[in-house]
Amino acid sequence: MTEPHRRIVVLNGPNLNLLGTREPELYGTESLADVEKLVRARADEVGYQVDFFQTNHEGALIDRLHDERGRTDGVVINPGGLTHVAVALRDAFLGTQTRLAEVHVSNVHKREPFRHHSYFSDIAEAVFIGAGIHGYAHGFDALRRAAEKG
Ligand SMILES: O=C1C[C@@](O)(C(=O)O)C[C@@H](O)[C@@H]1O
Repeated sequence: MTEPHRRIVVLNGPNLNLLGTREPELYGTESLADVEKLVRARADEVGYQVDFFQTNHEGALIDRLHDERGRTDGVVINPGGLTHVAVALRDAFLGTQTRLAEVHVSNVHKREPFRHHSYFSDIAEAVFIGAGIHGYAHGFDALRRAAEKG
């Protein structure tokens, strides 16, 4: 069994910097700072390091995955609207062999049909949809458990 790095990265894609003020009827009123607080508290409990990054640019997410190659137990990602279109970001997960947990704050399956397909779900360790910001903590735990199983 390979030893876990005890480090997980949380990535957020386009428009998630607006979480808390953006369409609150869909996404609630909790912000990305609340996400960070929630996941950091969980990481502290179990003795893991966690790092956060948000960008509105697909290429910046791809660059970050390349930089993280071999340095993390996995990536919790909410790709935002990239979920439904981003072949290159999917390829970056496959190319760097990075384990991922996919998160959506809203229940995308209750929404427009174009949100029902994800380029990430079939390559994810776990998918958390419609659980609000708690999905990020669940994603963290799913990756941690997977890392500790080896
Ligand atoms: O930006 C987002 C946020 C989202 O990923 C969510 O967290 O529910 C759902 C996506 O369809 C949307 O484009």
